[in-house]
Amino acid sequence: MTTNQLIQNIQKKKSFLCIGLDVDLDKIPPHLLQKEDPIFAFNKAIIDATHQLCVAYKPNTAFYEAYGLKGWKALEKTINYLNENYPEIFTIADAKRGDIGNTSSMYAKAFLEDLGFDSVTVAPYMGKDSVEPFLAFEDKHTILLALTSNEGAFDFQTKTVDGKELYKQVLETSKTWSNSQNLMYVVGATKAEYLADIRKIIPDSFLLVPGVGAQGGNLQEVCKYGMNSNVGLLINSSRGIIYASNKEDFANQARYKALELQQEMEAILHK
Ligand SMILES: O=C(O)c1cc(=O)[nH]c(=O)n1[C@@H]1O[C@H](COP(=O)(O)O)[C@@H](O)[C@H]1O
Repeated sequence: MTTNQLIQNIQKKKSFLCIGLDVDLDKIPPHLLQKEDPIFAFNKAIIDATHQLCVAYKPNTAFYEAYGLKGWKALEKTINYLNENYPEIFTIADAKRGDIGNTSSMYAKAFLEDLGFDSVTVAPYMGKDSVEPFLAFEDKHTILLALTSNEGAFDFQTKTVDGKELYKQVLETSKTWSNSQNLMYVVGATKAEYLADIRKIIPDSFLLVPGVGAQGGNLQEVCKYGMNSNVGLLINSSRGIIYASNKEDFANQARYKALELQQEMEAILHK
């Protein structure tokens, strides 16, 4: 998907919501455990109930890899279901990969070609040759970790190296890489106060912003400092939406939670 298609969909749906499909079999409604593929049954119900309210879905691959072959098959069924039924939705494989060049090429192939996701999250730590293989895919996007939502972000990302915080060096240096127009960046919603500085370095790039909901990030603050003229934000919530209920009504309850966020987004867009 091109960035323009994503922007058009945001305008049409009046939403820049991304729903995280982080499926934990201990948290899903017990009645689904009788199904042949409980993970896919859960995802399908959540997607069918919420797709009009969001522009992206983000399965975090850890929640599928944890269940071995069954989990990977459920991930494949989920992305195929999205691509076949809701092709306007932007899909993110949250896999946080990155390795030496030839290995990164294989990771890129796995998520962007074989599974057919629109984007994949990548760690910048191994540098240019570990990220460029992901950037080589046309109309696909590499979402680079810049400033993450967790406490550990302060261990390295905000440390000053050569007079500049490491996350700012990631932003600046990555702009010089081949096909850098295919880059988006992760900035945690819990770090909203950093967004004004971040926008000075990357005014036009899309940001994936997780941490609203269960991690306590504030949507209004994120938009105040992080929004650009194309919106430029994908705000993710996973547990705050998909585990709204673990009863028969789970998909409807997830829809209400997504609707709350979408309505808040629509009000912000109309300001
Ligand atoms: O790359 C991510 O999506 C990510 C980066 C980050 O800094 N913080 C963060 O929480 N995430 C992911 O975003 C999701 C957040 O989930 P909830 O806290 O349940 O909304 C999880 O899949 C995390 O792995």
